[in-house]
Amino acid sequence: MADSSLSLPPLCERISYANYFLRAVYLTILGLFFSLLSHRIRHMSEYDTVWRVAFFCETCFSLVCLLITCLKWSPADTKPFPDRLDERVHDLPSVDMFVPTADPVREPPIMVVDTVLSLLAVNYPANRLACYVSDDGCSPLTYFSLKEASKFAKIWVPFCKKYNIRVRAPFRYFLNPISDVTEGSEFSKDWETTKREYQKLSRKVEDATGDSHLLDVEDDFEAFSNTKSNDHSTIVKVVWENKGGVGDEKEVPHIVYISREKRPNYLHHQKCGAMNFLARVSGLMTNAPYILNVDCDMYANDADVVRQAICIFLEKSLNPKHCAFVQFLQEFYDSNTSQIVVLQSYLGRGIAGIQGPIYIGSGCVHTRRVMYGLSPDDLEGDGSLSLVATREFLVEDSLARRFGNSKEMVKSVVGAIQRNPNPQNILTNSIEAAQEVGHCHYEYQTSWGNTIGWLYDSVAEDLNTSIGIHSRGWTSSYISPDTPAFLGSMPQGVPEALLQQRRWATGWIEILFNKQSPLRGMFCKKIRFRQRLAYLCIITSLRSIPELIYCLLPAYCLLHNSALFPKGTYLGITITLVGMHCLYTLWEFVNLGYSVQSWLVSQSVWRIVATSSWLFSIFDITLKLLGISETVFIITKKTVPAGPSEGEDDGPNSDSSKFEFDGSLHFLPGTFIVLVNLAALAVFTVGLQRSSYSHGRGSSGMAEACVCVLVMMLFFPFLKGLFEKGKYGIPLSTLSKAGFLAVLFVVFSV
Ligand SMILES: O=c1ccn([C@@H]2O[C@H](COP(=O)(O)OP(=O)(O)O[C@H]3O[C@H](CO)[C@@H](O)[C@H](O)[C@H]3O)[C@@H](O)[C@H]2O)c(=O)[nH]1
Ligand SMILES: [Mn+2]
Repeated sequence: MADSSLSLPPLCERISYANYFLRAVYLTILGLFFSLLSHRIRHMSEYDTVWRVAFFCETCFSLVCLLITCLKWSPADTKPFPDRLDERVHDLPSVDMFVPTADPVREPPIMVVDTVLSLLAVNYPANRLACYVSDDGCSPLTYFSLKEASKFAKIWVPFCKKYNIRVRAPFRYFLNPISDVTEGSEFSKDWETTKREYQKLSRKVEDATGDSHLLDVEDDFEAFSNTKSNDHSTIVKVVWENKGGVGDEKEVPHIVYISREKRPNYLHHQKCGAMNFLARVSGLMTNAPYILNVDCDMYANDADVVRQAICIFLEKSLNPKHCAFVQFLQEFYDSNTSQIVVLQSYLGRGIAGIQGPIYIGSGCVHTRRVMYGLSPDDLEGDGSLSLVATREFLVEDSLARRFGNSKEMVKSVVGAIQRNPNPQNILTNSIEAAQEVGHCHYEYQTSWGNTIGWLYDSVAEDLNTSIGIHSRGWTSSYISPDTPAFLGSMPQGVPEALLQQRRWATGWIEILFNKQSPLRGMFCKKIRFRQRLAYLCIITSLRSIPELIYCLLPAYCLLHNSALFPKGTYLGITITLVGMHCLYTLWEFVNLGYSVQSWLVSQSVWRIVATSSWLFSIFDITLKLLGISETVFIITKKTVPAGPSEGEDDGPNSDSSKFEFDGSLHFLPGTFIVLVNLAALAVFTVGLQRSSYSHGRGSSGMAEACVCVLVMMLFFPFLKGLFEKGKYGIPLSTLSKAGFLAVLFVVFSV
């Protein structure tokens, strides 16, 4: 398939970002931590409990710092050269593209359609692509939208390819007017027509929303009658089949709509179950060796995404046998998520420099064979199956046991593992087999979700699956191009964002307790030591406890009149430590082109997330461990992006930057922290602290008061929320609960 001449320039290059100055900074920060902790130990007996509690918290922080330093030590990523692909490879491998969606209300179908259109239009031979949409909502509206989108695709895809359009998600592309184009030119006419057609599509989808007649109009919708999202049979519909054809028709890849069977009282494993069903149906139909997985709220922002990933898989000098998946950096188009991009850029690249990036659920190209459970040891140097593995893998009985009792499925697995995919000539021929593999009980007693496919037992199926792959000794590659490859949507509004963070953190801690746990089999699995640390990094969400304590300690010290910080040189060391940490994190932001303001906001965001979402995730896990409740995947609510008719507003809406509250418990810790610190500062200012304290060295002072002010600044949105009204103000119920707790705290402290 690939041209074997190694004299040609490589298809990709690994780039190392190791930096000695930064390493010196990390070591200095660690050194400062160490000296502060050793001072605390040496003087433990001279001070009261506060000193010990502070020591506990600072030990936790220094461990997190040590962990992160280990991970950031040797950052790297991979730069692909898609322009070189055509001269090196004459027959590009097929790629199946998966888009899961789950709820037509929380995930508006027009958003799903835009994601699908951006994928259909990527720069790749259309007969090598297939797009599969899994609908866990079993919604006729989603199916209808997809059918309409497939018609528009015949205009959109050729238009993008003809004019080499960069952004191929229509809602995004049509946000901006065309510039530098002569009126009446062919391009401007095509542009107008295409835009009009897209507007028509949006309107049709909008009009169909809530239209119950959809089901009566066409027989095609019969499968959706009398269904509920949690109670229905499997539905498999080939929306569009690329049969070669002529003209524009041959430019549009296959589009398949699927919705697995759901019954109440059956475990469906949320997104993870949907991904495994997608793997099976696509295996039966096109069986491509590579799988691109994109969430429905994310679109391909660069037409070359698939080619970029394929460059890495096909570069021989990189030992393709080892690259299990290629993960792209994720960015977001609708909210200020600089803190997440910064985290991925530094920590993500750091981990990429060890054994490879962690799979983060979207914007990732997987190898089908790896998803089917292969290990690097099962392969020869040229990627073919070793003799031992052939004997182990390709016995029909054992295949049926692991992959389920469908003969067609077993055949497709054999093909995929032997790199002989044998795709169906006519997709509709596989519909029956596809329905069979969608039954609720199909996975019963098989290895799906256990050692094969996307792995169950955590709402963070991405991380869980990723550990499974790296544990078998695979590496992965990270691409973080200058033009974002994928752009996604983040929940609008603070309550939704906190809920999402809580689900993530719950999923991460869940992993600690399942059989994939990075803690288990510390020395027997093939995962590298520092990669294991990378996965352990997920427990940093447990630092919510020391963070919460540390936000309250200075206030306690002011009220109780005891010292939190050492005096003299060691106070200097503490201030230098905080200062260096701030300067370093500020540099991270500025270096990526973000403002000082966004750095300030991020400091606040992380503290708020830690003391609410992460804290509550510990409750969720405790309840799960006690068998009281199960963790659930609450789908984040997505807002429809502004369409072309709604104006040219490019950025997030003006109010979205304002901090909103609702009545949920997520806002209780923040309100409590602010009230307690306010009370402590008030007591300190009027000099009402407890005065009978006997230790001469132990009284509080300006240092503790300054930290109280710092905490208030970090929780500034809550301080503001005390005085605001409506959704921007803290609800009375939260305020009264927090007030009650704050009074108890003050009484207990003085
Ligand atoms: O039962 C379900 C639930 C969700 N989804 C899909 O999963 C995707 C992610 O859901 P979303 O609500 O957008 O969650 P996010 O927090 O944005 O998702 C992040 O976090 C998840 C793990 O918690 C990962 O699976 C995602 O890939 C990652 O982008 C969406 O396409 C959903 O349609 C399903 O298909 N079935
Ligand atoms: Mn999402």
